Amino acid sequence: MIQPPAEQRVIRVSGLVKDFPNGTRALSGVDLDVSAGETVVLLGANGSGKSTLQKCLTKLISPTAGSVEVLGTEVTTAGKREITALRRDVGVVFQKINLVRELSVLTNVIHGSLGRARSPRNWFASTARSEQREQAMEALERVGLSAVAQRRAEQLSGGQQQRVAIARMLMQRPQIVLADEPVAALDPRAGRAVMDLLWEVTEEQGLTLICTLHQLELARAYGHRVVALRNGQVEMDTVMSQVADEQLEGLYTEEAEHEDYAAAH
Ligand SMILES: Nc1ncnc2c1ncn2[C@@H]1O[C@H](COP(=O)(O)OP(=O)(O)OP(=O)(O)O)[C@@H](O)[C@H]1O
Repeated sequence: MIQPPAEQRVIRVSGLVKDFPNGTRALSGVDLDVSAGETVVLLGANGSGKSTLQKCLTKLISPTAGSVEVLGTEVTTAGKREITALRRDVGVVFQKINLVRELSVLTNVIHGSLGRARSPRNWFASTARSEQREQAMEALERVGLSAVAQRRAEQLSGGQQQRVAIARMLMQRPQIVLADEPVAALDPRAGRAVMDLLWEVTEEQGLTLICTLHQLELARAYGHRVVALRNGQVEMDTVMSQVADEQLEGLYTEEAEHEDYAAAH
């Protein structure tokens, strides 16, 4: 397990357990420390607990046991206000691209800064509006889409929409980015373009990235560190350069096959 020095740590997960009401144990004692600026690729078969782990980081899901500390906030015990403040610092990019389809690309990006506005209700009338517009245009330029700023979001391709979602996330000025299968719905070329962008912007801005991926070649290309889950437990936590292809593929074998594989290696 990789353990970054305490002063650089932005995420500390210890002994995390999540039991859903139907009896499913999704996480079974997960420990994970992540330091500022790290790029972590989260791997594991369907149902291994990746989404549940990501959701516990901002209390979208409350764990059953264990502790989660993110950017100095003790998430498990934090109240509503602290969690709202924390969520401003944590940007999210999902597989399902959730732009407001009938609004312009620019307005969608501007929405990214709403969480930072002093009074979101009066936000559209505020003088900050032109400044936000300028920042949103800069974010759109950064993702290569300033030319389509006035188009309705629904007129863009899936890959372009995901790039708009990244621009919107940047408007939030997060410190940590959680991406849950951000390219699962895209063709290989668009998927690579989106990953290139996500990788570049997080690196440029020194953000911490935790990204769930199912495509192993992308995981190799973009992950510095690989954390793999199996049945709600951490099975691998190491630097990507030290992992052989067979080890990555082994993460997706069935349990019985896995035991044979582990015994042979
Ligand atoms: N709300 C829920 N209620 C009951 N069980 C759930 C719930 N959400 C997830 N689970 C179960 O918890 C386990 C972990 O699910 P999770 O979505 O975290 O896995 P995952 O690794 O992200 O999978 P995938 O790669 O398919 O997205 C699975 O067995 C799943 O069926």
